[in-house]
Amino acid sequence: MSTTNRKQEALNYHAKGRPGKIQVIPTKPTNSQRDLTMAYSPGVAEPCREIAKNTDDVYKYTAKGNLVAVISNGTAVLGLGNIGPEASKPVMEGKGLLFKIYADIDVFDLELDANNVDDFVKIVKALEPTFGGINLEDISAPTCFEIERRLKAEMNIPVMHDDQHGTAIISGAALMNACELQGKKLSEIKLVINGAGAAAVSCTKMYLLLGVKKENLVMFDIGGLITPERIDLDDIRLEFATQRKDITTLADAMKGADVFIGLSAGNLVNQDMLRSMAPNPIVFAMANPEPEVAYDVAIEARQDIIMATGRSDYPNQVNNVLGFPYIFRGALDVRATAINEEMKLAATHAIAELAKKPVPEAVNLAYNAKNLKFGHDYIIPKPMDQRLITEVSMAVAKAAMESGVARKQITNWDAYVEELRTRIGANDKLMRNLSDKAKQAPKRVVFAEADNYKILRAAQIVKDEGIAIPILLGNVEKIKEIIQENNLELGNVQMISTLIDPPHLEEYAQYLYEKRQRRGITPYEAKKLLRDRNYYGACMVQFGEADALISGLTKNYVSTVKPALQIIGTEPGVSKVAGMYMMITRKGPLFFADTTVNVNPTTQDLVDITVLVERTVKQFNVTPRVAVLSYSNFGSNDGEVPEKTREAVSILHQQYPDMVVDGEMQANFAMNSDLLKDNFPFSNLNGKAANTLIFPNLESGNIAYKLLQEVGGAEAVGPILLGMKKPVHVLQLGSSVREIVNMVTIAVVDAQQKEQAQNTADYL
Ligand SMILES: NC(=O)C1=CN([C@@H]2O[C@H](COP(=O)(O)OP(=O)(O)OC[C@H]3O[C@@H](n4cnc5c(N)ncnc54)[C@H](OP(=O)(O)O)[C@@H]3O)[C@@H](O)[C@H]2O)C=CC1
Ligand SMILES: CC(=O)C(=O)O
Ligand SMILES: [Mg+2]
Repeated sequence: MSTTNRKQEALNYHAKGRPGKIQVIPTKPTNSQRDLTMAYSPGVAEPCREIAKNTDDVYKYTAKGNLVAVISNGTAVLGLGNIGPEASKPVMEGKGLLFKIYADIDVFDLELDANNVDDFVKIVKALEPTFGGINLEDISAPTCFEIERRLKAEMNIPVMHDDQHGTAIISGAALMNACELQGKKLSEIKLVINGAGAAAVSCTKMYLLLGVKKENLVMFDIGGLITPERIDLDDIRLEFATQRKDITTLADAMKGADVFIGLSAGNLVNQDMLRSMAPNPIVFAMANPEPEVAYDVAIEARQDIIMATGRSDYPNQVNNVLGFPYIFRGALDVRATAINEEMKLAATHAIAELAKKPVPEAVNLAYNAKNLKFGHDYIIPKPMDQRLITEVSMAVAKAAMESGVARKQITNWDAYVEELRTRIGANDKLMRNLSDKAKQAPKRVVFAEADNYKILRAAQIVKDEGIAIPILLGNVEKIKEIIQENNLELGNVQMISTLIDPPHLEEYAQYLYEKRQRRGITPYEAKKLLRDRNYYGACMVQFGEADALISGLTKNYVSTVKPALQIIGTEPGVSKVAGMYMMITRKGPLFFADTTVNVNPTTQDLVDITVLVERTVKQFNVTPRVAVLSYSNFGSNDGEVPEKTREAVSILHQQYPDMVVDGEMQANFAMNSDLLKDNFPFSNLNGKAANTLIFPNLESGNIAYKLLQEVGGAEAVGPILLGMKKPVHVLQLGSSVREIVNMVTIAVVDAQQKEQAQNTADYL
């Protein structure tokens, strides 16, 4: 994209629709007169009175505890310089947006027309009743140091100048990891630091804490090398003055240096300077938006370089966005009075360690990457890594408690982790529980479409995580090619081509022939059918050569399910299989059925589907509350659908008196316990919203789950095939790697449960 187009696109992004990037959204109901009497006069007087009696109650009755002020005077906006408070507003709104999406912290951005320290401090101090924390941003040095020092001393809520400490935390983590990868010791590296402002001074102090030696670094500002002889500098910068007499310019300093840290302005470093650095150099060109040297320019100059910038469009984004949301999250959650050195160091180590852990597939997908791994192009985590909130915020909160600045103690860390995940909509607790369960006894899963990158990637993940033992069916040559091209490590996994003399062919063909001989299958045709991997895979499961079958990524549903039904069949007592989706929503999991198989279920089909679904939900350790849905509520309408759903509920009530099920009802009553209680107090959903929805037909089930997925942002796991004698699970056409991994996990848990049921039956 040309520079002009990019500029226009950025301007349009900010101007289109409602100008700017943020808005305020009420958190309480405002639909009725009654709601408004609570939200405003007279109801609002009650919390006012309570807070007047006990100031601390402001955290109980208002948003203060989750509200951070992002405050700037626009004197050092990114690397754009002193462009004034109004011009800084897009950046401050941007910080607010990042606080919200990454850590669910609400932000008011405040751009102050206040350049001297006294004015600035006076205004910010007066804001203490409103905010739970203060994030200072883009205020130039040296005033920023004095402003932060005074505010920290005079305020009783956490205050942090992000450009100083956010950047120090992130670049400290990145430096530790880069040194490890380049085989350098922090105590020995020679550093050139370009910039002597807010970020540079604070980052340098952090590096000293991490083990860098002061005598091994030199610092430059716009006036050149910082030396004791300079008379234009304050003590803060003179602290980093070098005694070296052999250098004057940046080019001199770069010769033989191990590390270049840029926190100054764009395009100040050239390729010759980079070539003059020591072997395996580390370059963090962090000026925004233009780094001191462009990423491409740097990696063209040196192959042995570890190169990072502050930008999101290249590998290794060393940017304080990895820090400030989570540091404040941890600090707010223990109501810390400050953000101290212990908390900053804890965050630094948590970020550095996270980079060394296996990268979740969701992160690979978000960055269109195939296999992110700790290394030259991945020295710190990616901003979209949802593990940051748990790892960093938890480390910060713990450090606050241990260092005595927490006014609130967290005692249940597991619950805290769940709370953090829920905040960012990553409440996949159920899926994680299932994954843990699968790992306790991994099963052999045969993949019928293994000559496909997504399947192989999923096979790699489930193998590495100990969820399953994959068996790969397909063109073995092609499978090996894909494995090699993508650096997958599946070399020792069993691979079978159904076309080239596969094992047990005679046995499987004989079985298929015997089962289908009265349906037109000859011995020859049975053998021919087994070339189809869905037939062969189903036979493997039937004969115990595999524990579960996964297929359907590239074929339609029927061509996958039909062979499984012919070879394996349904479990005893079940005449029809059904399909269920587990919808992972912000409010927790919901189960939808039948979304896949039965086009227009009869009353008895609805009963059977409900029984299958209810049992499966229980197997997932969730207590099912089932609503049988219609467009009618408890007899309010006549017609085919209300009548069959009403009748199904009546049968369920008679035959399964312990089942929590009700209907027929409309979806809004099923999902809203207040509505249900107010209007149908007799309903036996126990005063709670339903979590399991039985739809009257395939259209409604299918439409509902797809709408929730697309508009409601829910993740759909499924279709989970219910009622098969042995585990066969069918992927949605074009499923993502994550969806395939989820289905394999379900298949393994299904296999475990079927095995357990079989063992119990054998024992009895
Ligand atoms: N990646 C990240 O996460 C972050 C990046 N940054 C970036 O770092 C830069 C500095 O920010 P910040 O510290 O807040 O701003 P400051 O204004 O406090 O500091 C800027 C510093 O850069 C120096 N400088 C400017 N031009 C040159 C030059 N040509 N040669 C040498 N030094 C120069 C200034 O020198 P003097 O003191 O003489 O004026 C000053 O010391 C910005 O580009 C900003 O975007 C900042 C925070 C986080
Ligand atoms: C990232 C940031 O805070 C800056 O460039 O100023
Ligand atoms: Mg900044």
